[in-house]
Amino acid sequence: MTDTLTLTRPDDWHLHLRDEAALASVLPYTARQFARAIVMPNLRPPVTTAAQAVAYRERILAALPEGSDFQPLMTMYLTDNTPPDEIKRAKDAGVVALKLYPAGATTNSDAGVTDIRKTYATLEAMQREGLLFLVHGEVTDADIDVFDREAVFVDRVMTPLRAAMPELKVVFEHITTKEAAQYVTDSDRFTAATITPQHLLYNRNAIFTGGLRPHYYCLPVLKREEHRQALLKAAASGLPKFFLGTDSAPHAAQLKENSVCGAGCFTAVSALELYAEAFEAIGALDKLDAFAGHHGPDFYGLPRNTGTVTLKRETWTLPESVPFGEAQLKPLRGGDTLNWKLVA
Ligand SMILES: NC(=O)N[C@@H](CC(=O)O)C(=O)O
Ligand SMILES: [Zn+2]
Ligand SMILES: [Zn+2]
Repeated sequence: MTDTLTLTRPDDWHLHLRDEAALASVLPYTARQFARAIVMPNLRPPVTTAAQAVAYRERILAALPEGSDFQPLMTMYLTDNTPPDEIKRAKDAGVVALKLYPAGATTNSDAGVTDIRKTYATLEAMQREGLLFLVHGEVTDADIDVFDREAVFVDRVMTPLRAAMPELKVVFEHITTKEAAQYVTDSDRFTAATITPQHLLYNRNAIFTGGLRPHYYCLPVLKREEHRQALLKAAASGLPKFFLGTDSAPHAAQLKENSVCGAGCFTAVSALELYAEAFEAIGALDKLDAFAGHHGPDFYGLPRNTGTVTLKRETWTLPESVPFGEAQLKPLRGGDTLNWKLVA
């Protein structure tokens, strides 16, 4: 049995850092675990211009703990009206990707895209400039069952999008279904996907075990066991198309434990530990290094990190809650014992 796990210093390819006091509260957890992270733009108001992305990057850098070399990789929020000429400015500003939030699909998506065809001129500019397109892959039609929204998105949006924009690099974010895993597996080298720890560790029963458990509620929502199995298989396949993206999405505990619970699981405190648990459960610890440290930078066309991090087999208790500005934040699995611990 392996007791020490040495990994290439990893990156988080899908992360929510929020802003202001919340940002200052959560950023140190990610900066300790990861060298870089793709920072999601769904602030209020959203980060829709290159200038806003640059300003947000400055706020993140200013909030970093002393001595941290963590590097935020910035994204912009695509709207129906993002002008194609904003893409050149984005590229010059170091923005690496734009994010698709179908209007109404998830947290802070009201300004999102109402019909993807409205954005095709801008997507063409991204294809030309080499910016990536990150996709929250769920349709929002009221007549589509919540559990089917991702599978329907594959047919209605992904397939036509790929045909229209074949050389745009697309990341199907936080995939949750066997349909999405299959779609990405079968696609060419321009399509990849991130997978969260919660979708590898839990099926939808976790939301209902002994009562309604808001901290297990995120979007896309946890699915049936057969889908979790398909995601595990994809993550451990060794295919370069699948890589780590926590989707750590902090919401104040009082807003999770509320009559209307915001969608998002906060996993930044123990992200690598949770992934290690998931990979170990299927005997695939040897596949974690490439999933966490190689496939992401390779797809983004960025250098892999030098240096390593070490996880040790050691039981420890995840804090039940941590400060979040003036509020409290409850990590997924808070109060539980974990068997891996990031030590350096
Ligand atoms: N995943 C979530 O459930 N929530 C995310 C938004 C998102 O990534 O869809 C958030 O910003 O809270
Ligand atoms: Zn999302
Ligand atoms: Zn997200």
